[in-house]
Amino acid sequence: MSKRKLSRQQRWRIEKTQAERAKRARQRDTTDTERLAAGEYGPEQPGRVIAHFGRSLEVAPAHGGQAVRCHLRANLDGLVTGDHVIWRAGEDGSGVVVAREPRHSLLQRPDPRGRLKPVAAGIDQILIVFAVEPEPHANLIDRYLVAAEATGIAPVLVLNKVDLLPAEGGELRALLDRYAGLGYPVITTTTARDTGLDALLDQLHGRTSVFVGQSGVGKSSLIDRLLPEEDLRIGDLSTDSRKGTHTTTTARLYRLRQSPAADADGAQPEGTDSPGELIDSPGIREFGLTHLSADQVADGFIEFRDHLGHCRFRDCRHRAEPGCALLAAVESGDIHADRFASYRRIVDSLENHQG
Ligand SMILES: Nc1nc2c(ncn2[C@@H]2O[C@H](COP(=O)(O)OP(=O)(O)OP(=O)(O)O)[C@@H](O)[C@H]2O)c(=O)[nH]1
Ligand SMILES: [Zn+2]
Repeated sequence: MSKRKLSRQQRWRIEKTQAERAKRARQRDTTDTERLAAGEYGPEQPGRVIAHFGRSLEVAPAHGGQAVRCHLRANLDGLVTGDHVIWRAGEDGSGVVVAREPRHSLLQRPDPRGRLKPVAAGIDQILIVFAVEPEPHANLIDRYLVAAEATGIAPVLVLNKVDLLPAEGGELRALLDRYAGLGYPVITTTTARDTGLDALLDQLHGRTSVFVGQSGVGKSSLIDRLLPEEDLRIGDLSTDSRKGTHTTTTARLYRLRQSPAADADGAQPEGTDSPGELIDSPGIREFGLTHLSADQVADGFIEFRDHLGHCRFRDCRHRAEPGCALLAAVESGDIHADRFASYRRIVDSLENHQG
């Protein structure tokens, strides 16, 4: 058999598979349409994707109650955990998702080929966790901040293990003050004591959050404290996927436990005032270490923004050029020298990477 013939045969086989796949999708859509028309599904209602497995999703009804295993209409692709959707309940306890609401935020990561893939949606804030130990490097915090700024999702700094903070703790406190001075919320926590998570619960209240940060800073310990008892009791499956020992890397959405204040009378007011949600996966935890462009880096240092575009040369690289607005701002103290050094290091690491 000639090579050519073989490849034609292969092509034919591929086309045949594609045709069959399209036919199956059409059939699926037709049966959906028929079943929808026949009234086998209940009325449309809002919900949220809390996990996804291929073409099937777990959807939590917006008005509370058990999550429902749903399939998708064939014309709906690329839904991710955290998406707000419209769905209809079936008679057999499953459901169908019929539409996706517009996204206000999307977290993406490059796949092995470098193409950006959505990972999770509907996130309000990125909690960057660092700890007294392992000792935080300002440069690493800046990397996470820049990555967060590039998504447009608000970052929050969480310093964990404050039980290990020496009484003076001078340097670390100065570092925190600097970030607070830039306008970032800064929260200090410890999981070593029962009290002290209130500030964190307040920050999480009514929002959807993700936790990112270096290994060993205490993300799992914090998350375990934040989830309600019944989530912990799910046991192996959810604990495994939270800890990353599970092979699946898809994200999962968890409802947080109520803060003690809201818990006083046992009930949470209806609607927007939810205790908040958390989306977690091993891929999200490593989020800050993804690739960035040089422009994203400069723009991710929020105090640079007022100065960017004011350099004498349009293509200024902010190194030693005359009339550089950033260097002038460092000189005058508007930009902290450490932050500028951090910016340089991140840009240099990109250039070494590409060169
Ligand atoms: N002293 C102290 N230790 C803590 C605190 N929080 C967590 N730890 C400990 O720090 C270690 C790492 O905690 P983990 O929760 O596994 O850290 P992680 O960020 O989830 O790490 P990865 O799973 O590798 O991403 C564990 O031995 C925890 O017991 C804290 O507030 N104080
Ligand atoms: Zn410049």
